[in-house]
Amino acid sequence: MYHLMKAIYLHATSKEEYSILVLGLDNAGKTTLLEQIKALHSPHAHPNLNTVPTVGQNLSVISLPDMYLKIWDVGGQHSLRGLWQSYYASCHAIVFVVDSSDVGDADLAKLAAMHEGEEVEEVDDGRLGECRLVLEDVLQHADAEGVPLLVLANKQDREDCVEVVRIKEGFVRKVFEGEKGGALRDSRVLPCSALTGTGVEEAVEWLRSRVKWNKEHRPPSMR
Ligand SMILES: Nc1nc2c(ncn2[C@@H]2O[C@H](COP(=O)(O)OP(=O)(O)OP(=O)(O)O)[C@@H](O)[C@H]2O)c(=O)[nH]1
Ligand SMILES: [Mg+2]
Repeated sequence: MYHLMKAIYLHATSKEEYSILVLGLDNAGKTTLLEQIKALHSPHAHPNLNTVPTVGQNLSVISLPDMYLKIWDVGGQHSLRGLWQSYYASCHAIVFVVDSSDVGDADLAKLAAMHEGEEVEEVDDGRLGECRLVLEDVLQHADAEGVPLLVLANKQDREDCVEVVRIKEGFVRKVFEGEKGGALRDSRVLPCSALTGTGVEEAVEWLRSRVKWNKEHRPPSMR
């Protein structure tokens, strides 16, 4: 009887747990994003916005009404990117954070033309080209197959940022159209400012719904 009661109690009090992997180039705003997510979901917490470059990883678990989200923020410096792949097999969604103010002087229409093979004069695409290579590398890894992908066009509070639609057209669409990013997966591009918190809740909500939708392919653990 005790064991039955215990099993019923555990069933009633446990929740599904999903892992979210936050990736992106160094300085994109991943740790700031994690701080905002933590603060939004713990009533008395204040986000620590004085981040330093992450060497290794940060981990936080947030509790939503119907699930836990275990969020892994890993360092984006070049030398640390080799570690990312060890997280792919066990994650339920990937967030790729882009610094929308670090795209150089590029006219994105020109950039798009360039990717389509048209002759255009040399353009400075800031770190968008690097972003593209790095994201393609993530998506073509076998362990990341089918994992929902949220691209966050971060730093939308900055005057020199480019709009989300331009990140979508000049970068994300190209990744998906290219042969390396082609596999079918649930994906979305959303604007946000990790610094002010704008758009952070919407990002969490998208993740919540998509990991649930994909749970047959990537089942959660119980906690
Ligand atoms: N204006 C603005 N600055 C931001 C935003 N998000 C992050 N930053 C700033 O960008 C810098 C880098 O932020 P981090 O969150 O440490 O970047 P990261 O992606 O974790 O970097 P690594 O750990 O090196 O991979 C910090 O100075 C942040 O304050 C944003 O939405 N708007
Ligand atoms: Mg960091």
